[in-house]
Amino acid sequence: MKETITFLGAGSMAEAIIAGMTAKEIVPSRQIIATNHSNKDRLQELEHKYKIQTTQNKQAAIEQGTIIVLAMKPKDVKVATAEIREFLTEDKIIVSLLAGISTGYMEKQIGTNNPVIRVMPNTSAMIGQSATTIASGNNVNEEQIELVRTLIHAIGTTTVINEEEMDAFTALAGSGPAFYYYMVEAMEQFVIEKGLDKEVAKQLMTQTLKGVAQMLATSSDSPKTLREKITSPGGTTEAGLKALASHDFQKAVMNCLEQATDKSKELRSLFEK
Ligand SMILES: NC(=O)C1=CN([C@@H]2O[C@H](COP(=O)(O)OP(=O)(O)OC[C@H]3O[C@@H](n4cnc5c(N)ncnc54)[C@H](O)[C@@H]3O)[C@@H](O)[C@H]2O)C=CC1
Ligand SMILES: O=C(O)[C@@H]1CCC=N1
Repeated sequence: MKETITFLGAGSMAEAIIAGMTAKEIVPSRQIIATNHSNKDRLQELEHKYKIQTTQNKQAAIEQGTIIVLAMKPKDVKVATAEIREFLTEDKIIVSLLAGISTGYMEKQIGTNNPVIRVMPNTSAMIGQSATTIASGNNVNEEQIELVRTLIHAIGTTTVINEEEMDAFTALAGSGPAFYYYMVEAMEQFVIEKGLDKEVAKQLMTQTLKGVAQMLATSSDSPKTLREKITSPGGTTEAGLKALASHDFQKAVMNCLEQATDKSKELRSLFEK
């Protein structure tokens, strides 16, 4: 691919994508440029690790990029859009990773006709396993969305969605990994309490999760049926599930997703009145 990809922001998400893209060699690593707010050491770390280019000169980074990835926090969106505006030639595609912030707001802030595409990955991009959703703004044509899709495909699966669905999918898939990790953290507490071998337990928990993911992806059974097939009447699973139910586990999970979805909306409402 001939594109040059500029990352404005060099935090965890930018790194996860850079790691995935360089591993798949979707573009030569020298065609990836990263810059950030002010942390030079961080840029050097990424340059060293992934053999990409880094610079503290934002103008140069934007001018060289054909795809400009906004990878700063949503709270920095105003400053960031103001900074890039004057260096945007019409050939550049803007890709925004920012949770909550709409393409409409971006388009208005930037004030040009550049295509704006929202991309919501997750940190499993690092190993090419992100579940990424994509939604396009008003000035995007098929070719541009396909280009971004091809690029993002290097970090996992890509699904084009309507932008109205982005808040909920951000909760499910963008934040999603954190919710699974949180459950595993609780299991780790159990492992410590029981004095079990941590390495053995880690291998078992990881393989169990992998198996669950594969079953969900390939089985024609619903999650409920899959659960029921494990649950012998009067057995161990039933005892465990009863404990989860007594703590309103399903309600807690639904509330977790609801709160994450609402936060995505709230992040937007802070800027978009
Ligand atoms: N961490 C995650 O799992 C995911 C994050 N996102 C989105 O990705 C974005 C970045 O998140 P993280 O990487 O976690 O944040 P982070 O805090 O790790 O990194 C933010 C980066 O932006 C830089 N920055 C701030 N202002 C800037 C500016 N004006 N110009 C250039 N760089 C600037 C900072 O120096 C830092 O390198 C957020 O908008 C978040 O909503 C989306 C999906 C998943
Ligand atoms: O927590 C956040 O706001 C970002 C967006 C999705 C995952 N991390």
